[in-house]
Amino acid sequence: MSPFPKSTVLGYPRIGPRRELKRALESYWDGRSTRAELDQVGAEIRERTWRGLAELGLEGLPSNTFSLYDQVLDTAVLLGAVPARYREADDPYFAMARGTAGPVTAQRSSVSGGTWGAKPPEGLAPLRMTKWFDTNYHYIVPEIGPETVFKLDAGKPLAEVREARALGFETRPVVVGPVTFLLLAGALDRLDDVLGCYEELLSTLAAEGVEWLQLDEPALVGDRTPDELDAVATAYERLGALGARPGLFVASYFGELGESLPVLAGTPVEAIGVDLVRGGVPGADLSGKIVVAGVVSGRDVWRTSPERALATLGAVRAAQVVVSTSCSLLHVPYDVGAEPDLEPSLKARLAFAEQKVAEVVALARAGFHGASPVDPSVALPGPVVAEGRSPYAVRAAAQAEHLRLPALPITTIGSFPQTGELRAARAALAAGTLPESDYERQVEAEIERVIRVQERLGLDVLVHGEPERNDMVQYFAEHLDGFAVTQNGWVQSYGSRCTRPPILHGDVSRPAPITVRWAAYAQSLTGKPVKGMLTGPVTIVAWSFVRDDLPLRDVVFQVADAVRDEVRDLEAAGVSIIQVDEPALRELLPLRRGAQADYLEWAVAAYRRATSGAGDRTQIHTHLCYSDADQILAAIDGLDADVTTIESARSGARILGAVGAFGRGLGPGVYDIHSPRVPGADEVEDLLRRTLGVLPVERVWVNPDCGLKTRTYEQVEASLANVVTATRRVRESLGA
Ligand SMILES: CN1c2c(nc(N)[nH]c2=O)NC[C@@H]1CNc1ccc(C(=O)N[C@@H](CCC(=O)N[C@@H](CCC(=O)N[C@@H](CCC(=O)O)C(=O)O)C(=O)O)C(=O)O)cc1
Ligand SMILES: N[C@@H](CCS)C(=O)O
Ligand SMILES: [Zn+2]
Repeated sequence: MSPFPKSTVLGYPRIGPRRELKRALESYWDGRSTRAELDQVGAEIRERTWRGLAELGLEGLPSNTFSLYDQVLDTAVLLGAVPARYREADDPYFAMARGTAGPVTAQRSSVSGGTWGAKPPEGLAPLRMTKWFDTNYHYIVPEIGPETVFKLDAGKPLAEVREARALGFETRPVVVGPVTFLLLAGALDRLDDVLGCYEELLSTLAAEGVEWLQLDEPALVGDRTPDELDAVATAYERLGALGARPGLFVASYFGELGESLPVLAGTPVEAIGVDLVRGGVPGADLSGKIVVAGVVSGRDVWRTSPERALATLGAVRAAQVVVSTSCSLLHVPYDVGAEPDLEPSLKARLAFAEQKVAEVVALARAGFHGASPVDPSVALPGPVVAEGRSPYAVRAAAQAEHLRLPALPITTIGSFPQTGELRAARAALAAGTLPESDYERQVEAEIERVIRVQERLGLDVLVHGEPERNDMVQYFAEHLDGFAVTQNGWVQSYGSRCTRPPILHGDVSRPAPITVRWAAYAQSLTGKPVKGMLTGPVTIVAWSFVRDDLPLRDVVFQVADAVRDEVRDLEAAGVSIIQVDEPALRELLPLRRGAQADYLEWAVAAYRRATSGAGDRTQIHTHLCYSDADQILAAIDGLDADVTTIESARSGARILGAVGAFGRGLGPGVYDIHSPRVPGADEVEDLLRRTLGVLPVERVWVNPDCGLKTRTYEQVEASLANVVTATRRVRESLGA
């Protein structure tokens, strides 16, 4: 076993500095290019990454951190956990990720294009997708049942090792570890079986001459039961006992290992990765281990304080201390250098992936001995002040009188398809080649189109479609003081989809109304109610890179005040339903139970503050998605929204029973908008009837499970037409 390199990173962005992978994927999905062309783009991104890291002076280069869609899905494929129904698809990998439209050879799928007709034959639904721990990255949930037969397919990591070697680089493959993989799949009882595959992987890599393997175990930073800790011990005792194998580097991140650390330290693994940005210097005796010390944050965009990092590194007691990032750099953009328009004083405070690698290298070269860690000097948070509206019964009566909606009101979550024309127009506006007045006319024309589509389909509560928004967070950040936005700071959210998280660097305030003119315009076009559409304070903050000199809760309260100003102005402009989305409420939940209650208290208080200015007859909606909402049901209830729309289609409607206790309006999503697949009227009807088995009809709303911006009009119109048909059938049978 060769020595561990002195510096490394746990992973790197893979979408490409100019989102080359996004374009290649969407072109392949649209049938405009071949799999070979897609693979070529992947190879170019990997080569560029390895060369770039080596040129920056990084010693330990990772491989197999590239993925065409998702690293958890890659691990499922590695272990042979491909459910039988996907095996005959044209491309089983993307069928699992995105579903298929119908007979597997007949049609191609499409995120960006409209190549699936309005009436596709029955296809395969994709596997479930959900949030990766407390990040805005989404992974594909492996589906493992008693029938799953694990069988190693090491093709991908082996190919990447060989590909790097051909370029002159020795690399350390990275794979999701067995405990995290099985916990994410809800199948820890299959540990014995998957360990057989991991053993075979280790032998295969050893035969290939691979010196180190990184097994990612972020699940170990959460609260783990004694049985789960036993699984950690079993897994790494067994893998460690293997004769010919690479060195084992178990990487934890997103928090402190806590009770998992002594367990891991008691196994034969040679190296342990610890997140020293979110966690403290390990107290356990690691003198026999290599500690890969994550002192450069992979979760923010701020420069690392060299003094603080060196002091932390110097305090770690271990056989060797390797300088690293706190997690993969997947969660930050590529390069601050690609941002010519950022204020120089702000730019000087920033480090994206490339700058963070340079920091790791500089720290490793600086040397560090025997210092003690510096305390972070963050201000203490202010008190939480709970605010509220009138009791629900009072509001509900006022709203029923004012809105006069039918039973099972049909609505959508806000966005309609973002067309290529709109994106091109926004790009031209930014480049100064399209006058603002022309852009605004285009947005108005799109709003009118969206309103007419909804009227024609027979929806009850309309939306303006959000055509003016590049993103539900970035758009607000662009209109609030205290934020900066980037031109190229893309971060992968799922598959080919990316966001440019804004940078919240100062005190936040709202200089002028943001959405009012578009909402008022939309309402002027129709007699039906149009929902105003805002993003909530927790979500705006969760999906931004946030200043680290104030407690998070104080930052969220500043944003809540700005949202409250907007709610009041919308109401004053005659908007009678206002949706304040909080899809990230669950995402910021601390991974350790001990810190969760405090977070939920202030997050709920911030939402209530943002909506507390609304009068009784103004109906407040909220929306959550990807939430695994089970853990935060009480908090969702605490938001006190008049109507809550929530993802349930992709998670099999299991949430319904749990939210049955809510005493207010509820819109469980009746179909999954993340797949291009159009749901049939029968399946929507079936879901609605099952919903009505759990919830009283007066409380049920009918809506998709998230916004429609990633779909085409063809898909949206076909899907919503089926939703309307299904709802009308149910209404008729109820005599409603
Ligand atoms: C609801 N979700 C969101 C999350 N996080 C957010 N910040 N926003 C969200 O909506 N997290 C959870 C979920 C799921 N996540 C996503 C994330 C991203 C998308 C998505 O569709 N992203 C788009 C990019 C959106 C955007 O910023 N668009 C801009 C720029 C468009 C563009 O690419 N322009 C071209 C030039 C124009 C042209 O000629 O076409 C360019 O720059 O090259 C805009 O509209 O102006 C994506 O495509 O990835 C969905 C769900
Ligand atoms: N109103 C937003 C919510 C997405 S989570 C939309 O419809 O896109
Ligand atoms: Zn959503």
